[in-house]
Amino acid sequence: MGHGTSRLYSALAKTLNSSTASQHPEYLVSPDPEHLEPIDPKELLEECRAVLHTRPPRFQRDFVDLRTDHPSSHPPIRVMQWNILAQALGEGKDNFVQCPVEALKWEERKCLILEEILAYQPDILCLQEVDHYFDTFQPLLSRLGYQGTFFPKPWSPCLDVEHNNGPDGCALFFLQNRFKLVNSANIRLTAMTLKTNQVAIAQTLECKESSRQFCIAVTHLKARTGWERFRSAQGCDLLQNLQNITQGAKIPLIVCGDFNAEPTEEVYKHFASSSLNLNSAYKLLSADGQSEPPYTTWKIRTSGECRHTLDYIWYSKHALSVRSALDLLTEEQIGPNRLPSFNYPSDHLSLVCDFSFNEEPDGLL
Ligand SMILES: NC(=O)C1=CN([C@@H]2O[C@H](COP(=O)(O)OP(=O)(O)OC[C@H]3O[C@@H](n4cnc5c(N)ncnc54)[C@H](OP(=O)(O)O)[C@@H]3O)[C@@H](O)[C@H]2O)C=CC1
Ligand SMILES: [Mg+2]
Repeated sequence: MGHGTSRLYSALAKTLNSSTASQHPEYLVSPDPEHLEPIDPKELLEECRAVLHTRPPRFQRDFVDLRTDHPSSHPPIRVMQWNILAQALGEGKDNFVQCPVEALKWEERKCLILEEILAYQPDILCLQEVDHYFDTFQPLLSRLGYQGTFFPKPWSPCLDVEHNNGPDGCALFFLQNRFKLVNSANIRLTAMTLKTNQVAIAQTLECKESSRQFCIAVTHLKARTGWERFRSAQGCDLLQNLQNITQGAKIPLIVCGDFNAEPTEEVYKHFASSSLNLNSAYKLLSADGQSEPPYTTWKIRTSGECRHTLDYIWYSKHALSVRSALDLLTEEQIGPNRLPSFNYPSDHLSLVCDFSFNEEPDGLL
């Protein structure tokens, strides 16, 4: 083991230990300056693979080329949307009855999550159900060159779970060598003027290569059946906030989220018909470009099998093009016990797209 790898191992081991540590609210503790030393992504990946050596290999997923007529002289912007499954919810509340408890062990599941991020190396990472921000993702991802923001839910259900690691929330990371932060807003969503337990982060970034600005937002809407109108109201509030932040759709926009809503729901229709002129990127994987994938989450609870399309990457369809999108796992890869599993760390699949600015915006955004 080389010098670099030993240093890395100790960095990873530190985050492993911190999660198992003590009564202290570790999630409130800022990382020490040692964590700021850069990490080579390849070396961290090797460390993760060493921790995961008894697990089955990662599933192969390919990028589907969606190249349009729009030429681009700048490197694409790779965006990852992922509900990573809060550790406290996975172990304490979600009731994944077919998932062995050993598959949920944080020390290993953390490495599966990192492996997925390192495999695709997104420029921007939009996460939900993050309950290990301060002790894991912020220190490690900052050393990989990301700048992170975390906005916890005001009353996270994680806090009801014994030995929790703090509240879960949304997190947004971007690569500092590619973007400059222009503006950042933490939004507590309202529904019918009432404050709710759901949040969003919206940031305006400027691309260092092209000097073009765009807005990136991440959210996680209220879960469960019976809450469709509530989700719809939260979606309207988010759209209103994004109207303001994008100066009335002048700034191109990407919105990532676990909307907890199928495409048939009202909140989906609000986003699809908004004056922000948004399209859902993963529709482009379908033959006609009009259909969402058959699932983005697939699990078995005590109530039975839950296979749904709930996660989306919306984008300004006139200002941006989707150059490629990562295909989903097949039913065969997911396997009979569904997700999460020894192979895959969350009940939601990651969505990854490469975007480019259209060279000649037609003024409609
Ligand atoms: N202490 C207090 O005063 C308060 C406490 N709370 C706590 O928060 C909880 C509700 O918070 P809220 O933000 O509205 O949560 P949500 O209803 O939005 O769901 C919370 C999480 O539960 C997961 N989930 C969805 N469906 C199920 C299911 N059938 N079984 C198990 N888990 C599921 C969701 O995951 P996914 O998105 O992946 O589907 C989500 O991450 C309350 O039950 C309470 O525990 C809330 C308010 C006040
Ligand atoms: Mg969940």
